[in-house]
Amino acid sequence: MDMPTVAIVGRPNVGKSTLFNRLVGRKLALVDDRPGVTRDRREGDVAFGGLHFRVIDTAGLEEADDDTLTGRMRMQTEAAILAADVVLFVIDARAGVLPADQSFAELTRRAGCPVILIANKAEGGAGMSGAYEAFSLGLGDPIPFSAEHGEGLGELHNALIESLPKPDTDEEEDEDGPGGRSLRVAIVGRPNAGKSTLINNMLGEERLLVGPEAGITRDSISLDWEWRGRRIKLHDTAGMRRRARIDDKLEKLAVSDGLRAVRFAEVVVVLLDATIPFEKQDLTIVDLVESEGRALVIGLNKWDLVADQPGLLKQLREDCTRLLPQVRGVSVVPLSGLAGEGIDKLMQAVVGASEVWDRRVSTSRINDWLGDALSRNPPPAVSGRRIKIRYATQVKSRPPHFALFGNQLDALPKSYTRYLVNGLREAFDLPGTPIRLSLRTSQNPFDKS
Ligand SMILES: Nc1nc2c(ncn2[C@@H]2O[C@H](COP(=O)(O)OP(=O)(O)OP(=O)(O)O)[C@@H](O)[C@H]2O)c(=O)[nH]1
Ligand SMILES: Nc1nc2c(ncn2[C@@H]2O[C@H](COP(=O)(O)OP(=O)(O)OP(=O)(O)O)[C@@H](O)[C@H]2O)c(=O)[nH]1
Repeated sequence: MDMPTVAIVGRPNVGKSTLFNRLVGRKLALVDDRPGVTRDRREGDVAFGGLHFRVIDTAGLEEADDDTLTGRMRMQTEAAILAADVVLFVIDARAGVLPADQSFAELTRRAGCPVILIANKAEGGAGMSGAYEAFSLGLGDPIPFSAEHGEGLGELHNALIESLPKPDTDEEEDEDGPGGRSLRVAIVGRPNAGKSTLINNMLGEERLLVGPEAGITRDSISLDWEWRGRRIKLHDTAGMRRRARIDDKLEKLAVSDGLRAVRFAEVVVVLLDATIPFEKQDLTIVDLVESEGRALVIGLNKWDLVADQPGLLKQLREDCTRLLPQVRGVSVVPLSGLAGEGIDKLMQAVVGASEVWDRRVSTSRINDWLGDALSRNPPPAVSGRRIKIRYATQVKSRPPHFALFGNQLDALPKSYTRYLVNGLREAFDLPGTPIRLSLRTSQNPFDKS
Protein backbone atom coordinates (compact mmCIF):
# COMPACT_ATOMS: atom_id res chain seq x y z
CA MET A 1 0.00 0.00 0.00
CA ASP A 2 1.11 3.50 -0.73
CA MET A 3 1.80 5.66 2.25
CA PRO A 4 -1.48 7.42 3.13
CA THR A 5 -1.75 11.03 2.02
CA VAL A 6 -2.98 13.99 4.03
CA ALA A 7 -3.74 17.28 2.25
CA ILE A 8 -3.74 20.63 4.04
CA VAL A 9 -6.41 22.87 2.58
CA GLY A 10 -7.74 26.35 3.34
CA ARG A 11 -7.88 29.89 2.08
CA PRO A 12 -4.67 31.99 2.02
CA ASN A 13 -2.99 33.04 5.24
CA VAL A 14 -4.84 30.77 7.64
CA GLY A 15 -1.56 29.04 8.59
CA LYS A 16 -1.34 26.05 6.27
CA SER A 17 2.40 26.35 5.71
CA THR A 18 3.01 26.78 9.42
CA LEU A 19 1.04 23.60 10.06
CA PHE A 20 2.96 21.81 7.30
CA ASN A 21 6.26 22.82 8.90
CA ARG A 22 5.01 21.76 12.30
CA LEU A 23 4.15 18.28 10.97
CA VAL A 24 7.20 17.77 8.79
CA GLY A 25 9.46 19.24 11.42
CA ARG A 26 11.58 21.24 9.02
CA LYS A 27 11.27 24.62 7.40
CA LEU A 28 10.50 23.00 4.07
CA ALA A 29 7.42 24.92 3.18
CA LEU A 30 9.19 28.26 3.10
CA VAL A 31 11.73 27.18 0.55
CA ASP A 32 9.72 27.74 -2.57
CA ASP A 33 6.99 30.06 -1.58
CA ARG A 34 6.84 32.43 -4.52
CA PRO A 35 3.80 32.09 -6.68
CA GLY A 36 4.80 31.15 -10.19
CA VAL A 37 3.63 29.08 -13.10
CA THR A 38 5.49 26.04 -11.87
CA ARG A 39 4.53 26.48 -8.27
CA ASP A 40 3.76 22.96 -7.29
CA ARG A 41 2.32 21.53 -4.17
CA ARG A 42 4.85 20.87 -1.44
CA GLU A 43 5.04 17.43 0.02
CA GLY A 44 6.79 15.90 2.98
CA ASP A 45 6.89 12.65 4.95
CA VAL A 46 5.58 12.78 8.47
CA ALA A 47 6.23 10.54 11.44
CA PHE A 48 3.80 11.70 14.09
CA GLY A 49 3.46 9.62 17.25
CA GLY A 50 3.58 6.26 15.49
CA LEU A 51 1.61 7.48 12.47
CA HIS A 52 3.32 7.66 9.11
CA PHE A 53 1.90 9.61 6.22
CA ARG A 54 2.72 11.97 3.40
CA VAL A 55 1.49 15.52 3.81
CA ILE A 56 0.72 17.90 0.96
CA ASP A 57 0.63 21.64 1.52
CA THR A 58 -1.67 23.12 -1.10
CA ALA A 59 -1.74 26.62 -2.46
CA GLY A 60 -4.27 28.80 -0.70
CA LEU A 61 -7.68 28.35 -2.19
CA GLU A 62 -8.80 31.45 -3.97
CA GLU A 63 -11.86 32.05 -5.97
CA ALA A 64 -10.62 32.78 -9.44
CA ASP A 65 -11.35 32.01 -13.04
CA ASP A 66 -10.01 28.67 -14.21
CA ASP A 67 -7.90 30.27 -16.89
CA THR A 68 -5.88 32.38 -14.49
CA LEU A 69 -2.88 31.23 -12.53
CA THR A 70 -4.83 31.19 -9.28
CA GLY A 71 -7.56 29.22 -11.02
CA ARG A 72 -4.98 26.69 -12.06
CA MET A 73 -3.66 26.48 -8.53
CA ARG A 74 -7.20 25.92 -7.29
CA MET A 75 -7.56 22.99 -9.68
CA GLN A 76 -4.29 21.58 -8.36
CA THR A 77 -5.67 21.90 -4.86
CA GLU A 78 -8.81 20.10 -5.96
CA ALA A 79 -6.63 17.36 -7.37
CA ALA A 80 -4.74 17.12 -4.08
CA ILE A 81 -8.07 16.75 -2.27
CA LEU A 82 -9.04 13.97 -4.67
CA ALA A 83 -5.77 12.18 -4.05
CA ALA A 84 -5.90 12.56 -0.28
CA ASP A 85 -6.91 9.93 2.23
CA VAL A 86 -7.60 12.68 4.79
CA VAL A 87 -8.02 16.45 4.40
CA LEU A 88 -6.95 18.90 7.09
CA PHE A 89 -9.23 21.87 6.51
CA VAL A 90 -7.74 24.94 8.16
CA ILE A 91 -9.55 28.13 9.12
CA ASP A 92 -8.30 31.19 10.95
CA ALA A 93 -10.23 31.12 14.22
CA ARG A 94 -9.48 34.78 14.87
CA ALA A 95 -10.95 35.85 11.57
CA GLY A 96 -13.94 33.55 11.98
CA VAL A 97 -15.71 31.81 9.11
CA LEU A 98 -15.56 33.85 5.91
CA PRO A 99 -17.61 33.25 2.75
CA ALA A 100 -14.50 31.84 1.04
CA ASP A 101 -14.20 29.24 3.80
CA GLN A 102 -17.81 28.26 3.13
CA SER A 103 -17.40 27.68 -0.58
CA PHE A 104 -14.17 25.75 -0.16
CA ALA A 105 -15.67 23.64 2.61
CA GLU A 106 -18.32 22.68 0.06
CA LEU A 107 -15.63 21.74 -2.44
CA THR A 108 -13.89 19.62 0.16
CA ARG A 109 -17.09 17.91 1.24
CA ARG A 110 -17.75 16.85 -2.33
CA ALA A 111 -14.55 14.79 -2.35
CA GLY A 112 -16.12 12.48 0.21
CA CYS A 113 -12.97 11.67 2.17
CA PRO A 114 -12.57 12.19 5.93
CA VAL A 115 -12.00 15.83 6.87
CA ILE A 116 -10.41 17.14 10.06
CA LEU A 117 -11.38 20.72 10.76
CA ILE A 118 -8.65 22.84 12.32
CA ALA A 119 -9.45 26.20 13.90
CA ASN A 120 -5.95 27.69 13.80
CA LYS A 121 -4.46 30.67 15.64
CA ALA A 122 -6.46 29.71 18.73
CA GLU A 123 -3.49 29.73 21.13
CA GLY A 124 -4.27 30.59 24.73
CA GLY A 125 -7.98 30.32 24.08
CA ALA A 126 -7.97 33.12 21.52
CA GLY A 127 -10.53 32.93 18.75
CA MET A 128 -12.87 30.58 20.58
CA SER A 129 -15.90 32.23 19.01
CA GLY A 130 -14.36 31.61 15.59
CA ALA A 131 -13.85 28.00 16.55
CA TYR A 132 -17.52 27.68 17.47
CA GLU A 133 -18.55 29.37 14.24
CA ALA A 134 -16.63 26.68 12.41
CA PHE A 135 -19.31 24.12 13.30
CA SER A 136 -21.41 25.81 10.63
CA LEU A 137 -19.08 24.50 7.91
CA GLY A 138 -20.57 21.06 8.27
CA LEU A 139 -17.17 19.41 8.50
CA GLY A 140 -17.57 18.09 12.03
CA ASP A 141 -16.14 19.35 15.32
CA PRO A 142 -13.33 21.86 14.94
CA ILE A 143 -10.09 21.30 16.82
CA PRO A 144 -8.92 24.53 18.49
CA PHE A 145 -5.32 24.67 17.33
CA SER A 146 -2.18 26.74 17.13
CA ALA A 147 0.25 25.75 14.42
CA GLU A 148 2.69 28.38 15.64
CA HIS A 149 2.67 27.26 19.27
CA GLY A 150 1.99 23.58 18.79
CA GLU A 151 -1.31 23.54 20.68
CA GLY A 152 -3.94 20.98 19.79
CA LEU A 153 -1.48 18.40 18.46
CA GLY A 154 -2.82 15.70 20.79
CA GLU A 155 -6.34 16.14 19.49
CA LEU A 156 -5.10 16.21 15.92
CA HIS A 157 -3.23 12.97 16.53
CA ASN A 158 -6.39 11.29 17.85
CA ALA A 159 -8.39 12.52 14.88
CA LEU A 160 -5.76 11.19 12.47
CA ILE A 161 -5.82 7.77 14.13
CA GLU A 162 -9.56 7.71 13.52
CA SER A 163 -9.37 8.90 9.94
CA LEU A 164 -6.26 7.41 8.37
CA PRO A 165 -6.67 4.08 6.61
CA LYS A 166 -5.56 1.22 8.82
CA PRO A 167 -2.22 -0.17 7.72
CA ASP A 168 -2.31 -3.70 6.38
CA THR A 169 -0.16 -5.54 8.92
CA ASP A 170 0.61 -8.37 6.54
CA GLU A 171 2.04 -5.86 4.09
CA GLU A 172 3.90 -3.93 6.70
CA GLU A 173 5.99 -6.87 7.71
CA ASP A 174 7.07 -7.15 4.09
CA GLU A 175 8.43 -3.66 3.81
CA ASP A 176 12.00 -3.35 2.69
CA GLY A 177 13.17 -6.88 3.21
CA PRO A 178 15.97 -8.23 1.03
CA GLY A 179 14.76 -7.94 -2.55
CA GLY A 180 12.29 -5.22 -1.58
CA ARG A 181 8.64 -5.50 -0.75
CA SER A 182 6.87 -8.63 -1.89
CA LEU A 183 4.75 -8.42 -4.99
CA ARG A 184 1.34 -9.97 -4.43
CA VAL A 185 0.22 -12.20 -7.23
CA ALA A 186 -2.94 -14.26 -7.59
CA ILE A 187 -3.58 -16.89 -10.21
CA VAL A 188 -7.27 -17.21 -10.90
CA GLY A 189 -9.28 -19.04 -13.49
CA ARG A 190 -12.06 -21.48 -14.11
CA PRO A 191 -12.01 -24.91 -12.47
CA ASN A 192 -9.50 -27.15 -14.25
CA ALA A 193 -7.64 -24.30 -15.95
CA GLY A 194 -4.53 -25.64 -14.23
CA LYS A 195 -3.99 -23.17 -11.36
CA SER A 196 -2.75 -25.68 -8.81
CA THR A 197 -0.44 -27.38 -11.27
CA LEU A 198 1.10 -24.04 -12.22
CA ILE A 199 1.53 -22.85 -8.65
CA ASN A 200 3.09 -26.14 -7.64
CA ASN A 201 5.50 -25.91 -10.53
CA MET A 202 6.46 -22.37 -9.54
CA LEU A 203 7.09 -23.29 -5.96
CA GLY A 204 8.94 -26.48 -6.86
CA GLU A 205 8.46 -30.08 -5.94
CA GLU A 206 9.62 -29.71 -2.40
CA ARG A 207 7.04 -27.13 -1.60
CA LEU A 208 4.47 -29.37 -3.17
CA LEU A 209 5.35 -32.13 -0.75
CA VAL A 210 5.10 -29.86 2.27
CA GLY A 211 1.82 -28.31 1.13
CA PRO A 212 -0.61 -26.59 3.46
CA GLU A 213 -1.49 -29.84 5.24
CA ALA A 214 1.99 -30.12 6.61
CA GLY A 215 2.07 -27.22 8.94
CA ILE A 216 1.32 -24.03 7.02
CA THR A 217 -1.41 -22.49 9.08
CA ARG A 218 -4.88 -22.88 7.71
CA ASP A 219 -5.44 -19.16 7.87
CA SER A 220 -2.48 -18.27 5.74
CA ILE A 221 -3.61 -17.23 2.31
CA SER A 222 -0.22 -16.60 0.74
CA LEU A 223 2.86 -18.56 -0.16
CA ASP A 224 6.25 -16.88 -0.29
CA TRP A 225 8.28 -17.38 -3.38
CA GLU A 226 11.24 -15.77 -5.06
CA TRP A 227 11.67 -15.17 -8.75
CA ARG A 228 15.02 -13.80 -9.94
CA GLY A 229 15.69 -12.26 -6.57
CA ARG A 230 12.25 -10.68 -6.37
CA ARG A 231 10.01 -11.59 -3.48
CA ILE A 232 6.60 -12.77 -4.53
CA LYS A 233 3.58 -13.61 -2.44
CA LEU A 234 1.40 -16.05 -4.28
CA HIS A 235 -2.21 -16.31 -3.32
CA ASP A 236 -2.77 -19.82 -2.05
CA THR A 237 -5.57 -20.83 -4.40
CA ALA A 238 -5.17 -24.50 -3.66
CA GLY A 239 -5.24 -24.03 0.08
CA MET A 240 -8.43 -22.08 -0.22
CA ARG A 241 -10.04 -24.80 -2.23
CA ARG A 242 -9.10 -27.55 0.16
CA ARG A 243 -10.76 -25.63 2.92
CA ALA A 244 -13.82 -25.19 0.77
CA ARG A 245 -14.15 -28.93 0.36
CA ILE A 246 -13.88 -29.40 4.07
CA ASP A 247 -16.61 -26.85 4.56
CA ASP A 248 -18.66 -28.49 1.85
CA LYS A 249 -19.76 -25.18 0.38
CA LEU A 250 -17.77 -25.47 -2.79
CA GLU A 251 -19.93 -23.45 -5.16
CA LYS A 252 -20.45 -20.48 -2.92
CA LEU A 253 -16.86 -20.31 -1.79
CA ALA A 254 -15.48 -20.70 -5.28
CA VAL A 255 -16.97 -17.34 -6.17
CA SER A 256 -15.90 -15.51 -3.04
CA ASP A 257 -12.49 -17.20 -3.33
CA GLY A 258 -11.99 -15.61 -6.72
CA LEU A 259 -12.95 -12.22 -5.36
CA ARG A 260 -10.73 -12.69 -2.35
CA ALA A 261 -7.81 -13.69 -4.53
CA VAL A 262 -8.30 -10.62 -6.73
CA ARG A 263 -8.49 -8.31 -3.71
CA PHE A 264 -5.37 -9.89 -2.23
CA ALA A 265 -3.36 -9.33 -5.35
CA GLU A 266 -1.56 -6.44 -6.97
CA VAL A 267 -1.23 -8.44 -10.16
CA VAL A 268 -3.79 -11.04 -11.20
CA VAL A 269 -2.94 -13.74 -13.68
CA VAL A 270 -6.13 -14.90 -15.34
CA LEU A 271 -5.30 -18.41 -16.44
CA LEU A 272 -7.15 -19.67 -19.49
CA ASP A 273 -7.21 -23.22 -20.74
CA ALA A 274 -5.86 -22.56 -24.24
CA THR A 275 -7.87 -25.45 -25.64
CA ILE A 276 -11.13 -23.80 -24.48
CA PRO A 277 -10.28 -20.08 -24.13
CA PHE A 278 -12.54 -17.14 -23.39
CA GLU A 279 -15.50 -18.88 -21.89
CA LYS A 280 -18.05 -16.56 -20.34
CA GLN A 281 -16.61 -17.22 -16.89
CA ASP A 282 -13.16 -16.12 -18.04
CA LEU A 283 -14.56 -12.79 -19.22
CA THR A 284 -16.39 -12.34 -15.92
CA ILE A 285 -13.12 -12.82 -14.07
CA VAL A 286 -11.38 -10.21 -16.24
CA ASP A 287 -14.24 -7.78 -15.53
CA LEU A 288 -13.74 -8.40 -11.84
CA VAL A 289 -10.01 -7.67 -12.10
CA GLU A 290 -10.83 -4.45 -13.98
CA SER A 291 -13.48 -3.28 -11.54
CA GLU A 292 -11.20 -4.00 -8.59
CA GLY A 293 -8.48 -2.04 -10.37
CA ARG A 294 -5.76 -4.69 -10.35
CA ALA A 295 -2.92 -5.20 -12.82
CA LEU A 296 -3.66 -8.03 -15.23
CA VAL A 297 -1.81 -10.68 -17.21
CA ILE A 298 -3.50 -13.36 -19.32
CA GLY A 299 -1.91 -16.81 -19.16
CA LEU A 300 -2.70 -19.30 -21.93
CA ASN A 301 -2.20 -22.60 -20.15
CA LYS A 302 -1.87 -26.14 -21.52
CA TRP A 303 0.02 -24.75 -24.50
CA ASP A 304 1.64 -28.18 -24.85
CA LEU A 305 -1.72 -29.47 -26.13
CA VAL A 306 -1.93 -26.89 -28.93
CA ALA A 307 -1.04 -28.11 -32.42
CA ASP A 308 -0.84 -24.85 -34.39
CA GLN A 309 0.85 -22.66 -31.79
CA PRO A 310 1.67 -19.56 -33.90
CA GLY A 311 -1.79 -19.59 -35.48
CA LEU A 312 -3.64 -19.89 -32.20
CA LEU A 313 -1.51 -17.28 -30.49
CA LYS A 314 -2.24 -14.77 -33.22
CA GLN A 315 -5.94 -15.52 -33.03
CA LEU A 316 -6.12 -15.32 -29.23
CA ARG A 317 -4.26 -12.00 -29.21
CA GLU A 318 -6.85 -10.66 -31.63
CA ASP A 319 -9.63 -12.06 -29.45
CA CYS A 320 -8.13 -10.20 -26.49
CA THR A 321 -8.15 -6.87 -28.33
CA ARG A 322 -11.77 -7.41 -29.35
CA LEU A 323 -13.15 -8.93 -26.14
CA LEU A 324 -11.17 -6.95 -23.58
CA PRO A 325 -11.06 -3.30 -24.74
CA GLN A 326 -11.03 -2.12 -21.13
CA VAL A 327 -7.51 -3.53 -20.70
CA ARG A 328 -6.14 -2.79 -24.15
CA GLY A 329 -2.59 -4.01 -24.68
CA VAL A 330 -2.71 -6.63 -21.92
CA SER A 331 0.12 -9.19 -21.98
CA VAL A 332 -0.89 -12.59 -23.24
CA VAL A 333 1.57 -15.35 -22.36
CA PRO A 334 1.42 -18.96 -23.56
CA LEU A 335 2.67 -21.51 -21.04
CA SER A 336 2.46 -25.00 -19.71
CA GLY A 337 2.17 -25.34 -15.98
CA LEU A 338 2.51 -29.08 -16.33
CA ALA A 339 5.74 -28.98 -18.36
CA GLY A 340 7.01 -25.92 -16.52
CA GLU A 341 7.37 -23.95 -19.76
CA GLY A 342 6.77 -20.23 -20.18
CA ILE A 343 6.84 -19.48 -16.46
CA ASP A 344 9.74 -17.06 -16.83
CA LYS A 345 7.91 -15.17 -19.58
CA LEU A 346 4.80 -15.13 -17.43
CA MET A 347 6.69 -13.64 -14.49
CA GLN A 348 8.34 -11.01 -16.70
CA ALA A 349 4.86 -10.00 -17.79
CA VAL A 350 3.67 -9.95 -14.16
CA VAL A 351 6.48 -7.65 -13.06
CA GLY A 352 5.98 -5.48 -16.15
CA ALA A 353 2.25 -5.18 -15.44
CA SER A 354 2.92 -4.14 -11.86
CA GLU A 355 5.30 -1.41 -13.05
CA VAL A 356 2.73 -0.01 -15.46
CA TRP A 357 0.09 -0.17 -12.73
CA ASP A 358 2.43 1.77 -10.42
CA ARG A 359 3.38 4.43 -12.94
CA ARG A 360 3.12 8.15 -12.20
CA VAL A 361 3.03 10.73 -14.94
CA SER A 362 3.96 14.32 -14.25
CA THR A 363 1.24 16.94 -14.46
CA SER A 364 3.11 19.00 -17.04
CA ARG A 365 3.47 16.03 -19.41
CA ILE A 366 -0.23 15.22 -19.02
CA ASN A 367 -1.25 18.78 -19.83
CA ASP A 368 1.05 18.94 -22.84
CA TRP A 369 -0.59 15.79 -24.07
CA LEU A 370 -4.07 17.13 -23.23
CA GLY A 371 -3.59 20.30 -25.29
CA ASP A 372 -2.64 18.14 -28.22
CA ALA A 373 -5.46 15.65 -27.80
CA LEU A 374 -8.02 18.45 -27.54
CA SER A 375 -6.86 20.26 -30.63
CA ARG A 376 -6.72 17.08 -32.68
CA ASN A 377 -10.24 16.12 -31.68
CA PRO A 378 -12.11 18.87 -29.80
CA PRO A 379 -14.89 17.85 -27.43
CA PRO A 380 -18.40 18.35 -28.79
CA ALA A 381 -20.76 21.17 -27.95
CA VAL A 382 -23.78 20.59 -25.74
CA SER A 383 -26.78 22.82 -26.35
CA GLY A 384 -24.62 25.32 -28.16
CA ARG A 385 -21.83 25.47 -25.57
CA ARG A 386 -18.59 23.70 -26.21
CA ILE A 387 -17.46 21.37 -23.44
CA LYS A 388 -14.18 22.69 -22.07
CA ILE A 389 -11.44 20.59 -20.54
CA ARG A 390 -8.86 22.84 -18.97
CA TYR A 391 -6.58 20.79 -16.84
CA ALA A 392 -5.67 17.20 -16.11
CA THR A 393 -3.54 15.49 -13.53
CA GLN A 394 -2.85 12.02 -12.22
CA VAL A 395 -4.33 11.78 -8.73
CA LYS A 396 -3.42 8.18 -7.91
CA SER A 397 -1.59 5.15 -9.16
CA ARG A 398 -2.25 1.44 -8.65
CA PRO A 399 -4.16 1.69 -10.98
CA PRO A 400 -3.43 4.96 -12.77
CA HIS A 401 -6.21 7.42 -11.95
CA PHE A 402 -6.53 10.72 -13.77
CA ALA A 403 -8.74 13.71 -13.07
CA LEU A 404 -10.01 16.13 -15.68
CA PHE A 405 -11.23 19.60 -14.78
CA GLY A 406 -13.45 21.79 -16.89
CA ASN A 407 -16.99 22.74 -17.77
CA GLN A 408 -20.01 20.55 -18.43
CA LEU A 409 -17.89 17.46 -18.10
CA ASP A 410 -20.90 15.44 -17.01
CA ALA A 411 -22.14 15.88 -20.59
CA LEU A 412 -18.98 14.40 -22.10
CA PRO A 413 -19.98 11.48 -24.34
CA LYS A 414 -18.65 8.02 -23.49
CA SER A 415 -16.94 7.86 -26.86
CA TYR A 416 -14.94 10.96 -25.96
CA THR A 417 -13.80 9.67 -22.57
CA ARG A 418 -12.78 6.49 -24.36
CA TYR A 419 -10.76 8.61 -26.78
CA LEU A 420 -9.00 10.25 -23.86
CA VAL A 421 -8.35 7.00 -21.98
CA ASN A 422 -6.94 5.38 -25.10
CA GLY A 423 -4.84 8.48 -25.67
CA LEU A 424 -3.45 8.39 -22.13
CA ARG A 425 -2.69 4.70 -22.54
CA GLU A 426 -0.78 5.35 -25.75
CA ALA A 427 1.02 8.50 -24.74
CA PHE A 428 2.23 7.31 -21.35
CA ASP A 429 2.78 3.65 -22.13
CA LEU A 430 0.07 2.19 -19.92
CA PRO A 431 -0.88 -1.05 -21.70
CA GLY A 432 -3.20 -3.60 -20.14
CA THR A 433 -3.91 -1.80 -16.91
CA PRO A 434 -7.29 -0.52 -15.75
CA ILE A 435 -7.37 3.28 -16.04
CA ARG A 436 -9.61 5.46 -13.92
CA LEU A 437 -10.87 8.86 -14.99
CA SER A 438 -12.64 11.36 -12.72
CA LEU A 439 -14.44 14.28 -14.29
CA ARG A 440 -14.65 17.39 -12.16
CA THR A 441 -16.93 20.08 -13.43
CA SER A 442 -15.82 23.44 -12.18
CA GLN A 443 -17.95 24.84 -9.38
CA ASN A 444 -16.23 28.14 -9.65
CA PRO A 445 -18.72 30.93 -9.04
CA PHE A 446 -16.61 33.34 -11.10
CA ASP A 447 -16.38 31.10 -14.10
CA LYS A 448 -18.75 32.58 -16.65
CA SER A 449 -17.50 30.81 -19.73
N1 LIG B 1 -1.21 33.73 16.00
C1 LIG B 1 -0.96 32.76 15.14
N2 LIG B 1 -0.49 33.05 13.92
C2 LIG B 1 -0.25 32.04 13.09
C3 LIG B 1 -0.46 30.69 13.46
N3 LIG B 1 -0.16 29.91 12.42
C4 LIG B 1 0.26 30.72 11.42
N4 LIG B 1 0.21 32.01 11.81
C5 LIG B 1 0.60 33.19 11.04
O1 LIG B 1 -0.31 33.37 9.96
C6 LIG B 1 0.37 33.87 8.81
C7 LIG B 1 0.11 32.98 7.62
O2 LIG B 1 0.72 31.72 7.85
P1 LIG B 1 1.07 30.71 6.68
O3 LIG B 1 1.43 29.43 7.31
O4 LIG B 1 2.02 31.32 5.73
O5 LIG B 1 -0.36 30.63 6.00
P2 LIG B 1 -0.80 29.85 4.67
O6 LIG B 1 -2.19 29.40 4.92
O7 LIG B 1 0.20 28.82 4.31
O8 LIG B 1 -0.81 31.00 3.61
P3 LIG B 1 -0.71 30.89 1.98
O9 LIG B 1 0.62 30.29 1.65
O10 LIG B 1 -0.88 32.29 1.56
O11 LIG B 1 -1.85 30.03 1.53
C8 LIG B 1 1.84 33.97 9.18
O12 LIG B 1 2.11 35.28 9.55
C9 LIG B 1 1.96 33.04 10.38
O13 LIG B 1 2.98 33.43 11.26
C10 LIG B 1 -0.95 30.43 14.78
O14 LIG B 1 -1.15 29.29 15.21
N5 LIG B 1 -1.18 31.51 15.57
N1 LIG C 1 -1.58 -30.86 -20.82
C1 LIG C 1 -1.62 -30.06 -19.75
N2 LIG C 1 -2.43 -30.36 -18.74
C2 LIG C 1 -2.44 -29.54 -17.66
C3 LIG C 1 -1.63 -28.38 -17.60
N3 LIG C 1 -1.85 -27.77 -16.43
C4 LIG C 1 -2.77 -28.51 -15.78
N4 LIG C 1 -3.14 -29.60 -16.51
C5 LIG C 1 -4.12 -30.62 -16.16
O1 LIG C 1 -5.39 -30.01 -16.02
C6 LIG C 1 -6.11 -30.61 -14.94
C7 LIG C 1 -6.53 -29.53 -13.93
O2 LIG C 1 -5.36 -28.99 -13.32
P1 LIG C 1 -5.41 -28.29 -11.89
O3 LIG C 1 -4.06 -27.72 -11.64
O4 LIG C 1 -5.99 -29.18 -10.87
O5 LIG C 1 -6.43 -27.15 -12.23
P2 LIG C 1 -7.09 -26.07 -11.25
O6 LIG C 1 -7.29 -24.86 -12.07
O7 LIG C 1 -6.29 -25.93 -10.01
O8 LIG C 1 -8.46 -26.77 -11.02
P3 LIG C 1 -9.54 -26.64 -9.84
O9 LIG C 1 -8.89 -27.26 -8.63
O10 LIG C 1 -10.71 -27.39 -10.34
O11 LIG C 1 -9.82 -25.19 -9.69
C8 LIG C 1 -5.18 -31.64 -14.36
O12 LIG C 1 -5.52 -32.88 -14.91
C9 LIG C 1 -3.80 -31.21 -14.82
O13 LIG C 1 -2.91 -32.27 -14.93
C10 LIG C 1 -0.76 -28.11 -18.71
O14 LIG C 1 -0.02 -27.11 -18.76
N5 LIG C 1 -0.81 -28.98 -19.76
